[in-house]
Amino acid sequence: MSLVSTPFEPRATAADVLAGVDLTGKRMIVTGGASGLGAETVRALAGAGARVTVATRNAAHAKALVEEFAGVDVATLDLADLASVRTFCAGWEGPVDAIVANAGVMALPTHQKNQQGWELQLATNFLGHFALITGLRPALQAAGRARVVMVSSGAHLMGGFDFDDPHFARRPYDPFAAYAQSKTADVLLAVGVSRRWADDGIRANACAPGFIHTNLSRHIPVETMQAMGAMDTDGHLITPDYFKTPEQGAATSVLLAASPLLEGVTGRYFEDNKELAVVPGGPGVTTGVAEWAVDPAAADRLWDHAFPVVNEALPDVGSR
Ligand SMILES: NC(=O)c1ccc[n+]([C@@H]2O[C@H](COP(=O)([O-])OP(=O)(O)OC[C@H]3O[C@@H](n4cnc5c(N)ncnc54)[C@H](O)[C@@H]3O)[C@@H](O)[C@H]2O)c1
Repeated sequence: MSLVSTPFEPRATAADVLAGVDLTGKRMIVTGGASGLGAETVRALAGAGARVTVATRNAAHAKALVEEFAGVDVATLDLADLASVRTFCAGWEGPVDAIVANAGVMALPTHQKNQQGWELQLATNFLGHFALITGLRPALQAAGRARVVMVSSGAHLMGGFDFDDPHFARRPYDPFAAYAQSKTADVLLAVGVSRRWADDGIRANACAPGFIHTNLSRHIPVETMQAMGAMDTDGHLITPDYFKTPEQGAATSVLLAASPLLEGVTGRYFEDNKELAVVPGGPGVTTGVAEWAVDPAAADRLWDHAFPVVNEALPDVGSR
């Protein structure tokens, strides 16, 4: 099977990717859409005519986007709180053509858990999105050819999903291992959706945006930022050549959410506007998608692991 490519350069912007694409009549949700890459994702989709709901913990943060585009609205969503996800899903009306699962938190310095006892990066980056997507399955089905976009990270190459100890009960908590695990889980969720919901016309893919200065890095230690060449010794941000702008970082997300070039493509992993090859993963591997993130058996196992938790929290919402 050959890798999916597109005419777009790695540094194309989200607006470039959607040039000439008319999304009038499409309804889309962008989680974490009030800041960083999410805000640029919203701008590009709304700029192409889609009606976009910014799903965010603090609606006030989306004020500028709502004022900028007539087609942008805002709804409250805290992915770390399944009751909040339930309220969001219960309040949703009509079809949804694309969900961009963009919200995320990285390298939380302390070991925190959500109400269900899930480690908080996994709870936010994966479980909340799993609940949202399964809760909105009828809305995805109703759209016809709906798309799910899991915004993962090249950090998933650092580690797979530890089914024996996903919440760091028996191993020491490691902020980066927890982030890597959550981002592997995001790719596995795209694989799971692509395997289970293909008959509904629902397509799901994952992507990595690249490196972009956003609020995401606020928990990264100064020494790590300096080693990346992204901060000087005085603590000022530097932008190395390998970094992208937020507009460029959102390009692959909107490609997967809305480009006609991706019609029918499902269960794949993209970066820089093209599909990446499967690689072993592990220390020193910096590009590609790790075998452990696209393993169908792991995708099924993760689905079965998370489903009872979500089903208990959202018993009356959606269908799976
Ligand atoms: N910036 C990068 O270099 C980079 C690299 C790889 C992957 N990513 C991924 O891109 C995505 C977007 O990140 P970003 O760089 O724009 O960072 P960001 O911090 O600007 O955006 C993340 C968004 O997620 C929201 N969020 C966090 N916890 C939430 C919760 N419990 N409920 C609802 N929303 C919540 C935040 O409020 C914020 O709006 C993330 O999934 C991140 O893992 C970013």
